[in-house]
Amino acid sequence: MVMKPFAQFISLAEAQSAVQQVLPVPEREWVAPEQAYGRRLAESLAARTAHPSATESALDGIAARLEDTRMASEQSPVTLRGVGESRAGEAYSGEVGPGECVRIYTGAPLPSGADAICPVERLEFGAEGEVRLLAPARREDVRPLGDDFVAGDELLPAGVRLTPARVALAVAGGHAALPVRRRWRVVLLSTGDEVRAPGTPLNPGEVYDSNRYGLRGLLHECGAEVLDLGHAPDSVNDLAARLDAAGGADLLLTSGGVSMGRYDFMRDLLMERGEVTFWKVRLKPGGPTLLGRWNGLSVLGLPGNPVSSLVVFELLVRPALTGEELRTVRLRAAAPFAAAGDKVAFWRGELRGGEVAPYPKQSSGVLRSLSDARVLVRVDPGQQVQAGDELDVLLLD
Ligand SMILES: Nc1nc2c(c(=O)[nH]1)N[C@H]1C(S)=C(S)[C@@H](COP(=O)(O)OP(=O)(O)OC[C@H]3O[C@@H](n4cnc5c(N)ncnc54)[C@H](O)[C@@H]3O)O[C@H]1N2
Ligand code: MOO
Repeated sequence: MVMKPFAQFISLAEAQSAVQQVLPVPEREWVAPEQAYGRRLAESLAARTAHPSATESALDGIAARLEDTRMASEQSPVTLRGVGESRAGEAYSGEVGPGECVRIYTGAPLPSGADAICPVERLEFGAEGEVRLLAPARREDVRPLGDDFVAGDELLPAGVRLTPARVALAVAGGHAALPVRRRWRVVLLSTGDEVRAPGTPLNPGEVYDSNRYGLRGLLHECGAEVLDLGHAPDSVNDLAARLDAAGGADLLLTSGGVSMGRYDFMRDLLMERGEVTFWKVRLKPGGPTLLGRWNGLSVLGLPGNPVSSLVVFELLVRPALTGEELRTVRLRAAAPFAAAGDKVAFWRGELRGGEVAPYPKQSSGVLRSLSDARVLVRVDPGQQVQAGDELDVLLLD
């Protein structure tokens, strides 16, 4: 049979852009604020109202005319006449005249005539509404109308992740429904005859399906809707049937069966009966990663090695799902890092007092070092990293 041509040994940037093209910006849907946590905003959000909605007091105390209170001190208090009260939700409707004051509470509208606040800790209340000020009132304790924002101000740009503070901001700005990007629907499938469900008896050579649980969690973190297709044995026909069942999803993520082995059936299936966009990336770990299509469904074949599958997710899938760049910082190396031939390497790193050192075991089968590592250290082909050199470091959490 004649195989269609596909890209091989591509760069990390090329692989990232190919995966990104599979997941363009999704449609918009509206959700209530309590459904919006962790979602991505589909369009920028403007305030519908001002916050605060009136000029108000920042403290519990009295509102007065600053002029009248300037000379107040503990030794020589200034006495004002209390003429009423302004509560949050129930403003004082009159005017505060010279020598007068109004009891006021945090968030209550400042009555007209008053321009400053004296807190209750600096007051003494006498008979018949007399109020003695032991310190001058302060303009700084007045919160001007719209101090936070006014109607029409942009509150949030399109694409941001809705943290609790951002949801609170949107509600403060008058929104009862938020436009968010539809969740990506991602189907997950592990492959391999040796792969077993958690907790079942294990024969030598068999392995628990840890990749599925790592990948599921990563998809969850990225806000994707996960459809778990379980586990497929090493059989092209079985795999084909499962891939058929994944129609309607935005992406199918598989683990295993993409390298050079005789039983690497994911690779065979897509090459012989589907389409391959690229196979093999100049990357370590994650070299054998494959992107293809099956009846219109995009399929990203992650390598089966436990570290490789999770690292490739971080590098290719997370940015495409979230629309965010990789989170990198510059750190100094505490020890030398090796390059990986013509591949760009992402080594698991250990933080040591603000510097980063390689974990001793970097094999793609050693999951413990990935579980410990909070960072991945990027080393480009030919880069000779010595202790003290600055490095690009990818943050994992
Ligand atoms: N001759 C060559 N052999 C290999 C090459 C190569 O270039 N030439 N590449 C190596 C690299 S790099 C990787 S990565 C692996 C990728 O292999 P596959 O994607 O084909 O994965 P499998 O062979 O199916 O499994 C590899 C390894 O991972 C374990 N595994 C598989 N699935 C799971 C799972 N769901 N949970 C946990 N562990 C899993 C599996 O038991 C194997 O130990 O190929 C190298 N070989
Ligand atoms: O690239 Mo493989 O992913 O090192 O083990």
